[in-house]
Amino acid sequence: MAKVYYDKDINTGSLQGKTVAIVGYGSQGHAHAQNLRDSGYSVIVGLREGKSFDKAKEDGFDVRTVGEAVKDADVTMVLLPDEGQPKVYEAEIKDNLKENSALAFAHGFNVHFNQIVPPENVDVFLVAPKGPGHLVRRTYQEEAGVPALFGVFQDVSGNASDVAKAYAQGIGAARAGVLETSFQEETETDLFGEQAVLCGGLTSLVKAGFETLTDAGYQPEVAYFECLHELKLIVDLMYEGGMENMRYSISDTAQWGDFVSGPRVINEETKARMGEVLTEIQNGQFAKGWILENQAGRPQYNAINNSEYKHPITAVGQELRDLMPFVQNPIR
Ligand SMILES: NC(=O)C1=CN([C@@H]2O[C@H](COP(=O)(O)OP(=O)(O)OC[C@H]3O[C@@H](n4cnc5c(N)ncnc54)[C@H](OP(=O)(O)O)[C@@H]3O)[C@@H](O)[C@H]2O)C=CC1
Ligand SMILES: CC[C@](O)(C(C)=O)C(=O)O
Ligand SMILES: [Mg+2]
Ligand SMILES: [Mg+2]
Repeated sequence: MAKVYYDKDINTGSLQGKTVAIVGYGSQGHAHAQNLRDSGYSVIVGLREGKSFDKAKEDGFDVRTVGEAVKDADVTMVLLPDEGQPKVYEAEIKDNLKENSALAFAHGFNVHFNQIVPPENVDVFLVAPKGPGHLVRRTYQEEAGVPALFGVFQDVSGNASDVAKAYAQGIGAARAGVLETSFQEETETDLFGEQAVLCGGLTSLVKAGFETLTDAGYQPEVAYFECLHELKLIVDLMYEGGMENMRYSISDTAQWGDFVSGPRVINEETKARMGEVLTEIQNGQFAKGWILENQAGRPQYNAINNSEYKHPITAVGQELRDLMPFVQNPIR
């Protein structure tokens, strides 16, 4: 079994007394900044003026321009959107990095696909939480954590691995488990997971189920509860005790349906499509397409985003969630 590091295995000495600059204050940025601060580290935040800048200030941080934050940092963690990182790196980060400091990422995309080429005089590592930023913060506050991968791309100080582990510990990841990886493995598996299973696979599965029921004349509200709302309750059981715990809790009728009908929906053909998705990630075709889409001003991204928002599951979901006061929707 791979070595999994927990709080007790990590010596945090290599990060103690250092200044960490968190560049970006979005999903991951706010969580890393607040968790590290609560873990006792000295954190400054680097941003442009705008919504995040005001929010980080309100949250009590020392907020500076990106360049001013990087100048004083022993560790610079880049938590800007992947597609925006190369430009900000060239203009504001590269020339402000202190010699022998560390440049860090939460995803290996830009380094792995050569969009950012770090200088030779700094450590380069990643700490990639295996979960959304808002949950990185929420679980930390609940005395729990989201697991993370760490990986070293460049080790100038001889300490990069220890600093990365201490950083992962500081954001709460070592409460759940921290695992060593490479930039290549993190980048390829993360892209695959979000495309084929966690985001792309899941939304397509949910929509296909919802559409099959509503096309057959069933009520959209029933289809929403069946295919989306209940998903969390089922996944919670898998999170807590794996598929065996979910199967322990559901009826034998459901378990028989799981065995005989699940593989008719997700089958060898689906796995072959997943293989194609993985190949396009590995050979750089996906990365190239995403970079070009951004250079063109995101025409396809915006068009698909708009049409997805108009899917009937959106409106019915908003109505039903509004009637469940215990369901918090932070984006409304
Ligand atoms: N989202 C997630 O849960 C996960 C993300 N990651 C990785 O973490 C990194 C950050 O992603 P994510 O947290 O989703 O990003 P977000 O889109 O949530 O946040 C981006 C932040 O960067 C700021 N920003 C954008 N452009 C600039 C700029 N030119 N100058 C200064 N600040 C800028 C934004 O501020 P403003 O308000 O001014 O726009 C915002 O605070 C990525 O590498 C991603 O792959 C890894 C694991 C999970
Ligand atoms: C699953 C999507 C993710 O990879 C994540 C939250 O881990 C991301 O890039 O946001
Ligand atoms: Mg991920
Ligand atoms: Mg990702």
